Amino acid sequence: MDFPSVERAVKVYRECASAPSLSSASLQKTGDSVFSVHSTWSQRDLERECNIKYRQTHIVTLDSNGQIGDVIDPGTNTELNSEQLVRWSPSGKLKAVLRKIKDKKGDEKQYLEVWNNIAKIHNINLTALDKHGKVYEDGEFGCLEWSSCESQLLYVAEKKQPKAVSYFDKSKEGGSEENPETDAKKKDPEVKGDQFVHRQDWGELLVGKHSPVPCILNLQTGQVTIPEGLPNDVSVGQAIWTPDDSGIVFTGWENEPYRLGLIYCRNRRSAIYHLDLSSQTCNTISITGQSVRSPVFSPDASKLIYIQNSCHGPHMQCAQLIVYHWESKETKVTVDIVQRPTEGRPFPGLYVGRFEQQCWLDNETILVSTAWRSSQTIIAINICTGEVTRLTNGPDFGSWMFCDIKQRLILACRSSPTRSAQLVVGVIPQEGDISCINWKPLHESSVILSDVIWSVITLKPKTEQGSDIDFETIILKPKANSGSQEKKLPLIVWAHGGPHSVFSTGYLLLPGLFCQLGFVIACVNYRGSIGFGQASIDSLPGFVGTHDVKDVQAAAEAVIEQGLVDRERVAVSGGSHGGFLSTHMIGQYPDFYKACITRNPVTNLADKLFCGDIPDLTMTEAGMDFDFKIAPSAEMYAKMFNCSPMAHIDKVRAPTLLMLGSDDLRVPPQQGIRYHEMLKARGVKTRLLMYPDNSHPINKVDAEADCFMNMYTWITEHL
Ligand SMILES: CSCC[C@H](NC(C)=O)C(=O)N[C@@H](C)C(=O)N[C@@H](CO)C(=O)O
Repeated sequence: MDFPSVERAVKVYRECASAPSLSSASLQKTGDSVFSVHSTWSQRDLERECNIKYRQTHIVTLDSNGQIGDVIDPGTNTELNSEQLVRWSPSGKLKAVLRKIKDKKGDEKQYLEVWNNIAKIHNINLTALDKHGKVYEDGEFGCLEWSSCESQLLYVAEKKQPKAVSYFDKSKEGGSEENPETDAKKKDPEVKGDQFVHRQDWGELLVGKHSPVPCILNLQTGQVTIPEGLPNDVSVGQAIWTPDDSGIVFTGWENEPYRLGLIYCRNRRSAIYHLDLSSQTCNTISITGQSVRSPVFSPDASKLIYIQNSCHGPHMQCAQLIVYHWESKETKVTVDIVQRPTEGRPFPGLYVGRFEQQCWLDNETILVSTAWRSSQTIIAINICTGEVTRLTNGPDFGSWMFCDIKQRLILACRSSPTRSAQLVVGVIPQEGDISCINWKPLHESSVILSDVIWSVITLKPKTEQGSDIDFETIILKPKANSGSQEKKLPLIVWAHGGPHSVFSTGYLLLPGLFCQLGFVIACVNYRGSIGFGQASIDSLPGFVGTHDVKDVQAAAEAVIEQGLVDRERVAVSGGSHGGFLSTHMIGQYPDFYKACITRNPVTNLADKLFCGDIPDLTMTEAGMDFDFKIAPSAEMYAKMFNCSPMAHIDKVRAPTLLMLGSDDLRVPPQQGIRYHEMLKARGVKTRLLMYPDNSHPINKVDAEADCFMNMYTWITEHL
């Protein structure tokens, strides 16, 4: 087949990869019926080979009826690469900024700044204060919270460790003759012999993050204090003030007996704590033996909500919404786990990482984004009744992310497989159906794939077990060819990772790129994906390598049956568990797939058990209960090997391209290297690309672009 040229592929990549992705967006009331929208975006810069960050501001006015009036784009795009966290104060008059700057010697320093509407009014060099290590800015632990009196800032940072010195460091022998006592007092505590003690961190994408503690900056004094009374052996994150600033509430993850990788894993044992700053007493609010996260107070401070799910089993699960009445301490499950959604009760349950801090429409209603089958949608939850109302469900945009709410003005971000991110505002009706929102865009999507159409098909599994659980596939096809029969197109079948994650009908860069270049794409949300009920998730552990494989195959055959695709030119792709599946497909259906492209694939669960940062996933997905002291039996190893792609290596014929991140702690590169070597030893065509300084996602701008071009040339060479 004459595929588009490499030059065309480069051009298409430059266009599609230029789409900015939203990092954060907030509303500020700047006058009667006047609001400013501040949004922070991340965009690939292929020339500078980095992701640039920039801020955009829009002005939104409400008319006399309280509906959206004007939307003004002052065109103020400002690049801001040193900002790590930004948080507006409750009054909206001040803005706190955590900034990372390299000094003249190239050393990184972190500053906490406070700006008013005229200038910077506070500037604290946190590094120089030396009260703690690096401030956390990540999505798991990070936080930056104003006290209600706007005189203090709360954040989390690495706990300061005693200085480790050598037994043989002469400068440490005894104090000075003049003042042996004062010298000893003046210095920070030092420990001999600890220079090389292994300090375990929280794994993939959280390297060097060991023991975060809450830190309080007093803006009047410029001093930072670490509260006393913290629980031992707990990593603190997501800290917020109690409504009267008398204490803090935070999520604490257990460090013992050892940490397991935290990112992409919402099943780590944790608790919600309340620390009273004056009495230094710390109590747990949540029940023990769970995985909890994202504490948020109601506007009237009467209620605290947080998310809860089991700390055993799958890494992503359907969660509960818990309401904790602050005064009475009464705790209530206000939204429970959904096992099987039905036509009558289609709500599939809650699949939420963290609430937005401003998620309250009023003291009884919260707004949250959650997976709803193959869509990301915004729902309103009445936390007294548990009633769920879906606010977004139109045919044009499949992915909606809630950003902020002020009074009844809601800010959201939406996209689809053919349209990149677009900020929209709307007014939630005071009366009647709150889902009747007239959304108004603040700008046009920067990328619109006008020659691609997308759809979602629902499939019933063919296997006897779990057959009452359906699954979905997102299909992208070139518009030019959508109805015609004369030219059959090549197909790429894509499996997502996780395995408990999901393809959402939002902007999908790689599928959109390949569709632009003449391929039909099938993104398979196989059984076990989130957003379809807990029963679907629970149906996969113990059946990885069979149920997920059969669902991917069923999706491929369903697309072929639609008549658009040349069944002799089918390729398979996927990363991580998606790589597990793509290497399974070429082993179990060796004549069906003519090429395989895979990123950081899991190829041997048995081998993976003792490498990588989440050994528990290996056992869970192989259908075994994980225990921190586990020493697997020979039978357990056999079971993990037999459900792995390596068990099918002798049948593989498809030319296979592997792309590995050298720093990947989630799926260590050895998994891909060994699979590559096994193929070479069997004379199967294979190519391995190793990306230095890249980890599990391989998302450094140069590496990502190189991956795409190698994927394109590999597939076009072999289809
Ligand atoms: C033993 S690691 C199993 C694979 C891994 N699972 C977790 C819980 O990390 C995995 O599949 N990770 C996915 C989050 C993943 O990489 N998914 C994406 C890429 O980010 C994908 O390509 O689907």
